[in-house]
Amino acid sequence: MSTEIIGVIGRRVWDSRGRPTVEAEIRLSGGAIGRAIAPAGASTGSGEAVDLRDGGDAFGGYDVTRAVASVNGEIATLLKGRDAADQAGIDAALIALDGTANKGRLGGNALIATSMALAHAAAAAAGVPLWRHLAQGRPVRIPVPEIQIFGGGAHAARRVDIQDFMLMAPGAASFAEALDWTAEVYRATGLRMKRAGKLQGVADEGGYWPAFATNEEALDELTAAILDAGFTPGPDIGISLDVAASEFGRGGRYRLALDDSALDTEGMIELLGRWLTAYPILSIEDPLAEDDEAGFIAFTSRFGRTCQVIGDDFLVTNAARVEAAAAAHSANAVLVKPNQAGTLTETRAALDAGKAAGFGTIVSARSGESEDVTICHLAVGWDAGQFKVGSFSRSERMAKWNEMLRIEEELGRDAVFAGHAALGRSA
Ligand SMILES: C=C(OP(=O)(O)O)C(=O)O
Ligand SMILES: [Mg+2]
Repeated sequence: MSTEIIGVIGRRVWDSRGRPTVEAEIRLSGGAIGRAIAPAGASTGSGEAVDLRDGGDAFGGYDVTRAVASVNGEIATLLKGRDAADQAGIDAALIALDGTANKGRLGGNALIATSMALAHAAAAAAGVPLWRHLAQGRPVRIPVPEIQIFGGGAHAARRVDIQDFMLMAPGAASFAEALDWTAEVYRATGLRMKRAGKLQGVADEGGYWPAFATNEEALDELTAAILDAGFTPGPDIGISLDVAASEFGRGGRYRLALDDSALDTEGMIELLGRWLTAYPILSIEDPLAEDDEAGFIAFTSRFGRTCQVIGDDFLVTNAARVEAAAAAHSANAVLVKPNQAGTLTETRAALDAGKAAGFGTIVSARSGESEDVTICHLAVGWDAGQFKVGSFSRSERMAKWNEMLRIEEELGRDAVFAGHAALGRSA
């Protein structure tokens, strides 16, 4: 089927936080169509591609008129007549067309929607699911999910300091079983909160909105819920945290609102170290702020052999930063978010840099999402090994978990669950 691009459409659609976002649609001469929607973060790293928003509009600067116009204007002109199968060539042309270091002229949101729509169009033209198109015959695994139980930080009006209290079940036999186990803990958690009169609704990614007095209370409740659901907390099913420390730390000072404490880097590392001793924690993301490389190095050297240490705001899906982190031993895993990079080619490069360094690699959604399931296909097709989407109970998240179940079913007896080996550990 011919893969010449004959149409490029930018469209204003809506995300899960009630904010406008960008959809790109690419039409090929052979009849194939690819479509993708840009997500949006709330706790963003300063090194991310710019999510271009209008200034001074009725939505308080949330609108995407300019980013949609980028797709319908300059990007459409650039792409028409080109071959959709040339993902790397077109991504390079998009980067050059934007011409800025942070994709702030055309908008990282316009570029990532286009780049992902292009991959969908090429896969549709080839008549295969996107994950298979991306794998190009290489072996793949079904990733271990990181599933949120409590949301905090920037996703729950700072009700607790820590942004994500998640569950990981690398000991499950399959993705389907990992979801089964986690759903049982999720429901057990809800029951505990209801009984204690602490059920207050859900946070941005669908986890319970926690009415807790301390961060430790969330850890206690999660550990108790794992037990309530009939599991033994430990390596097979345990806790994963996204501290998102850039939200409350800068210049080596960390201000935890719940504990009413101001900690320096060493104090922050000691606090997390106490949690690692007291709770079944398998993975910690952004334990220190994005500007605290020395803190990341100290934390990874102390705990990286037994705990996964993920850089998100710290590495912003940037291959050069991942390579530098590998050289400095400042993390042992990288979170991969396509819209932090701005094109699929750059996203893939960051993931490949992580793999080359022996890092764990986690393809991740953003806190502002839609029904778009592209990241499921990236996680499988690029064999990331881990996958972070948020919680149950919000359909933009369930769309991804359910798509992954379909992919696992499609692979049938060939499906390999990534399991324990997928987690990053320092040598
Ligand atoms: C998914 C996250 O949140 P956001 O999209 O707000 O950055 C994260 O910090 O890992
Ligand atoms: Mg994060």
